[in-house]
Amino acid sequence: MEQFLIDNTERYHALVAAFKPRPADKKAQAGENQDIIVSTRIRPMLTEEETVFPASVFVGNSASAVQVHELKKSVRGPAALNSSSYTVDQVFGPDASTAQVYESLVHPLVPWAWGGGLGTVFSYGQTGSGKTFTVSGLERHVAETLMNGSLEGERKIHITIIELAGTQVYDLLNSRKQISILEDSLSQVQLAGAIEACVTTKDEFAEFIEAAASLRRTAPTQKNDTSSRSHAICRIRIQNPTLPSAEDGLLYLVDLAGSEAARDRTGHDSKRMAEARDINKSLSTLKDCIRGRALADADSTKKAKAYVPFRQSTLTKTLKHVFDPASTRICKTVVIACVNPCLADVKASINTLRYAELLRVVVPKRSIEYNADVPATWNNDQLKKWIDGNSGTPAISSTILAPHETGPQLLRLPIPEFLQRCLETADVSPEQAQAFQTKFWKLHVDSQHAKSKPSAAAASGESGFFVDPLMQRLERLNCSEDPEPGADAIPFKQRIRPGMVVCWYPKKYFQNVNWENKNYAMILSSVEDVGERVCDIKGDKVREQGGGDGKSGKYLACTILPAILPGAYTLQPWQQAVVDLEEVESEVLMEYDEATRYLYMTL
Ligand SMILES: Nc1ncnc2c1ncn2[C@@H]1O[C@H](COP(=O)(O)OP(=O)(O)OP(=O)(O)O)[C@@H](O)[C@H]1O
Repeated sequence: MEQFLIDNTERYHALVAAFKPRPADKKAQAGENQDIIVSTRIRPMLTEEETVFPASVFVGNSASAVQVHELKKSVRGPAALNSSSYTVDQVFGPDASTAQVYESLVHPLVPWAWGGGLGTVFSYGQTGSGKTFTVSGLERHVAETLMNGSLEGERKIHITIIELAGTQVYDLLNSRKQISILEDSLSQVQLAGAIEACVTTKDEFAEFIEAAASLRRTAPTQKNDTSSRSHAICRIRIQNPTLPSAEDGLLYLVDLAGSEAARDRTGHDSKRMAEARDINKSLSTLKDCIRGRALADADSTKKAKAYVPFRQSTLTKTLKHVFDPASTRICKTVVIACVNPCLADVKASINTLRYAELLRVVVPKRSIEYNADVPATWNNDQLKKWIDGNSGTPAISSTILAPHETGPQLLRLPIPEFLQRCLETADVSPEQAQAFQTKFWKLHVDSQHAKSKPSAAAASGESGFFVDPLMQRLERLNCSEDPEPGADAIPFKQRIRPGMVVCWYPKKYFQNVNWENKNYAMILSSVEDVGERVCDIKGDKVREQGGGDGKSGKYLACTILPAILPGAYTLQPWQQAVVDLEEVESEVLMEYDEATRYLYMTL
């Protein structure tokens, strides 16, 4: 075949020069999907290629079209041109630099992960198409953005670099030591045994990346002498020390193993053939997972039922939280389909472009009608008005929290970023920020189930429905707020009562234990009011800790601990401690959510 191409090079050039492209396919470009961008990067021809073969893959007649030409043998007559066009979200030609690719595709993911979001970049393509070249360049740019001080606030950056070869996983920051991918009891995927390096400078970052690259398993293939026959995953975990309980930002840069066309596999031994089959299978599962998650996200009503086969390969199992439709975290994904433009490799390039097209899930644009109870329908003005009226005291600045965002955009903001923005308003406490985030999120969740519930107007009696006063009171008793009218005018230490939740720094109480953090507790009774035998969490008699006159200011309380869901808490009824009002900072309002059976902070 290669000789046929060489013999017909002149004819090929003449046919390409005479080729008239069809107008861009508007239908294929319609709609948008803000969570996944599928792009193509056409690498330059290498010197050894361009001296023999012409190029066959070009940027098409729009920034999102790729034009491919093939030369076909004809049964009768001269060779013919077979042209096809593929649509992705963005195409980068051979002259585009990695810096340009970074600026357009990956740069937006860095502040997103800095704010607590989840982002993933995949480079996909045939062996020798420029995947490693692209990902290693992008890693350097990410390091620069993370470390150059341009992003606001303090963060701790941790990196892990692993390699997946078949079902084996190796730690590239620890001499290729074998590690395991495990799912813990909270369904979180853990890279058990992998080293996580804390990086503080751009150079340190680059050294780790370099060390990992040199360790990557290589074996000769027909296409590329240093071809990597494994997937490499660089995980960057971004921790915000000012929000210790918030989820960390995560950015994954994944350099996928090269997909090999069957033609390139001739001459491989059986081990290498099996290896190639495994790689192609994992890439196929990856495609199903990316598509499955995008389809699930595009239609939230079908999300719970969506099937995404992330357990079918080690690669997708490792990236479970990216694909799991049950995950509440939004993941922004960038796929870069790398293409070698050489005419001799056009079949493999077409396969790559077909794969890329399949990953595009186009979400139709819908017009949204405003509904005061549904945050997903609010524009920026409606959202700001709601924030101003519902964020408690002091009111959280709506211009800081949502300078340009609409309701749907604020719902998609990573929770740590949401909290951080709330805290930028003077005198807003972390509890108020958390409570307000929960209130906003709950309103959204309730609006999804609104059909089965009476409207807010009906519940408040505005619509003329009879509302039972006892039912109304019971509803208020789902919250730790003092139900008696005017209670909030009295300082909280003067109205301590069973069920009140307080924020407590038990430094004196846990003198010998390093428990300096803020804690929450629910008051049960004054220490003088309990039976003689009652002991606290430390095993000390409770009554003996009071002064006996009922004026000690000490109360028996049960502890409240963070639950597995972000922002949720559980009451520990039998872990009782003695709370001294001297160590209590403030009253905290918590409400019980029947659906999740957890406590959440409220305003
Ligand atoms: N945009 C580019 N500009 C210049 N050279 C490039 C570019 N992309 C790739 N190359 C060169 O092409 C060759 C193959 O690239 P690379 O090793 O990144 O391919 P790969 O897809 O990672 O291959 P494999 O799957 O076998 O690992 C390298 O010599 C690389 O330097």
